[in-house]
Amino acid sequence: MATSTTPSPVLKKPVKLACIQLASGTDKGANLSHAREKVLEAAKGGANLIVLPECFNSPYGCDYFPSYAETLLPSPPSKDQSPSYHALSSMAAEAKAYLVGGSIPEADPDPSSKKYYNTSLIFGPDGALLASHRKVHLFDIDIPGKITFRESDVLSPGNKVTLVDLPEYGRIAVAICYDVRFPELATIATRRGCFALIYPGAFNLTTGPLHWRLLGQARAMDNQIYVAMCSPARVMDSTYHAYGHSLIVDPMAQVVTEAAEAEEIVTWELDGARLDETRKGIPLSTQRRFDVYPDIGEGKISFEDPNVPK
Ligand SMILES: O=C(O)CCC(=O)C(=O)O
Repeated sequence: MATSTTPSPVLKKPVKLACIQLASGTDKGANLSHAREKVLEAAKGGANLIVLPECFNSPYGCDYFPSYAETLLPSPPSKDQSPSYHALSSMAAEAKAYLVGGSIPEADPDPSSKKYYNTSLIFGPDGALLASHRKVHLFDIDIPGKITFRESDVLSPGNKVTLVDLPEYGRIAVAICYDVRFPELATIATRRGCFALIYPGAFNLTTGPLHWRLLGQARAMDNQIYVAMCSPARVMDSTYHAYGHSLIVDPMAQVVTEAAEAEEIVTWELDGARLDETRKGIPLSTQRRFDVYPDIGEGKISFEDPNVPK
């Protein structure tokens, strides 16, 4: 792999990324302690940017969202309102690493609204909250005989593109699972200077084998960017069987590391030189024809959601 000699315009220095394919159960406290062990293990292995999976502190499913939900607003919430917020903040500080805290079910601060969100919290190496992302595209699909899922029966969507600045490295984008199917988010994030798109996700045994890897590679290829997709481990005695296969894709759209189904940490060093050489070799950014089609990276794009913590 190429190593940076001069700083890349989008990634100032190499960053070691780790996706933790975590096995979670029904005990939230146990899930949080287990996540902490694994985050510290990843940091001990040199990771500076660590990612947990979607719904890592609970089982995944519409029946579980309300009972596991925590209130994150006003931010910072108290420990009673959100033990997960505080656990994630401490993990990031202990690990001295950036932490994309997978996602957790979030309860709207107004209990009478009965609104819930699927929310990712992103912390810096000092434990401070940097950003949060509420899943924008809810997972509503119906493939007869295979899988029917309607997150929108219980969840409300977020309303923004989430970009996070990591001062020593550069900018990343965070979105959740089904969000990866929408290339617009990825393209907008790339045009705003991100070096990586990070997706905590929990695909299933129908769409996982069909689309998981392909989507990671597609988003990387279209945008000439690093992509990380972090799944829960597959736990067969749970009600939702996650696909697993957490992976990291490089800007040339090669899958550089991929887990199997069991619990595992996959890591890769992201390097600015790889981004730059890909973009120099296939110079898409200077070859676009906005005289033929519109630029979706411009125009009315929402980067702030007034209802979101931070
Ligand atoms: O898009 C898919 O096939 C799966 C998405 C999903 O599992 C999710 O959004 O949680």
